[in-house]
Amino acid sequence: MNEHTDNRRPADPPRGPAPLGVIADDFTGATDVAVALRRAGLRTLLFFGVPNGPDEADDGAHGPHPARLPEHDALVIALKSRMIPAADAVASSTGALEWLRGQGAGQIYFKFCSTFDSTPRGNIGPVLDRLAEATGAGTVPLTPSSPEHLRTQYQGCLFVDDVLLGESHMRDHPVTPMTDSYLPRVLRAQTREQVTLIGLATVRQGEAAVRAALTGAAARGTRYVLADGIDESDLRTLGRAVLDAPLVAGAAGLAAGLAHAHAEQRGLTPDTWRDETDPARKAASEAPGGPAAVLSGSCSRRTLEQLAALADAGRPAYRLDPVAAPDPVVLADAALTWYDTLPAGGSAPVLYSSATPDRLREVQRVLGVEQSAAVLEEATGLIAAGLVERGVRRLVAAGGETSGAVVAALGITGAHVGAEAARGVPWIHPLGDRPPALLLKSGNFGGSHLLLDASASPAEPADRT
Ligand SMILES: Nc1ncnc2c1ncn2[C@@H]1O[C@H](COP(=O)(O)OP(=O)(O)O)[C@@H](O)[C@H]1O
Ligand SMILES: O=C(O)[C@@H](O)C(=O)COP(=O)(O)O
Repeated sequence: MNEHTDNRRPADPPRGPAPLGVIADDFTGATDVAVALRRAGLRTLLFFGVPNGPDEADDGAHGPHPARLPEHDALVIALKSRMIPAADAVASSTGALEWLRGQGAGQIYFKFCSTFDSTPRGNIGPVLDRLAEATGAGTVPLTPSSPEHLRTQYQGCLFVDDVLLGESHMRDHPVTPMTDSYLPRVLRAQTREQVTLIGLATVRQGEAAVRAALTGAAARGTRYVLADGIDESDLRTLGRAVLDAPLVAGAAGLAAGLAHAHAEQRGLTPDTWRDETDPARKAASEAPGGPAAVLSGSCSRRTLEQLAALADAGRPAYRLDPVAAPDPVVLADAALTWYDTLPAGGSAPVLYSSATPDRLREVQRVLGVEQSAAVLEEATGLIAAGLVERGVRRLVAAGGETSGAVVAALGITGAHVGAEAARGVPWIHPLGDRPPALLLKSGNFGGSHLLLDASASPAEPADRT
């Protein structure tokens, strides 16, 4: 049974408006979108993986019963579907959709990365095709624009900070290198459906103009409409315009715009849901403590800067080398043996496989892209479990796939969304018997001292982000 369950079953359960159901294609993305929804005032429940069976939140005897979950306005399911074969991503997304519908979800939001991480084989296109068919969505509005993370879309081109996607560090991503910045072309390579744009000029004309553009696209049989957006007000306009769409997709930016529209409609503000007895409120306000460790498999430029800050601070560091030992168990055993040599009560160590583009290419040349990622992710999961057995209470994981491996290895199925260590990077308080607090850090997020500060002991200076 999932512990988001509220066993105090009311005789005549009150039912609010249908909750928003979110399917996120990776775990860091799920925490990013969950905290964006909560910031807008939606009571948000987060699940890792599709809860078991038709309704894991039930006692199994009475069939699915939405009233068994604590009151909520949004349900987020984190999948690890970004980099797996497209058919598997479609299957797991379909499972998530079915579960969300079983919980009464109305609108569905598919959360993908703000850097549109995908390959010509998918997985954004194939997953959207399936979700559109299953939800009966004629036209699907979408955008990766997420101005709070400095991702903007203009004339269909995606910018990361101040450069085009294809010229950003995303060119060197280990599994989903992004070399084309023009998103209609990127998406067209992944679907047979028609793709069109809503330009910034239309968005700036307001909600009615966006609705008219969507209606026009539907009349022409165009399935996907990529919307430009370069600041929060564009995303708010888009959010209001797509409030009634069965299926919407994008990063945390459009999710936040949509969440504000839902909150307005429901009369919610960020404070209305917070009552003293709500465990989510407690989680949202408390920074976790206890022995910490950092696990990093992200090779993103920002993560490499954050690791350099740990090195500069003299943190103990252990590098996982999959070429020297391409066996996850051997790699994990050696790492844990190293950990056991550290002085008790010392500063938090970092165990990492993160590598510069040159080093990464060398590993991938020897082991292959998929094999190297699989070995490292399994090893990282084993290390996470070993660290928790050794008393680690705060685990900071850098990288979306890496975070997925850590959460899966710890058997975590759901969590309260806690305080944000950086924008879009909340602490996660898993459900269960004394689990560690987790910070699942997206490769590209946070200031250069985020890993250092999040894993600092109370005696160490913090707040340098
Ligand atoms: N040294 C390495 N060689 C090959 N692959 C690596 C190496 N280090 C990490 N990886 C893999 O690269 C991928 C990084 O993805 P992820 O964890 O999602 O980070 P990000 O959030 O930066 O995209 C993971 O699959 C990870 O296992
Ligand atoms: O939208 C985003 O950028 C993030 O929410 C996200 O999905 C991050 O993925 P990783 O960079 O793979 O951690």
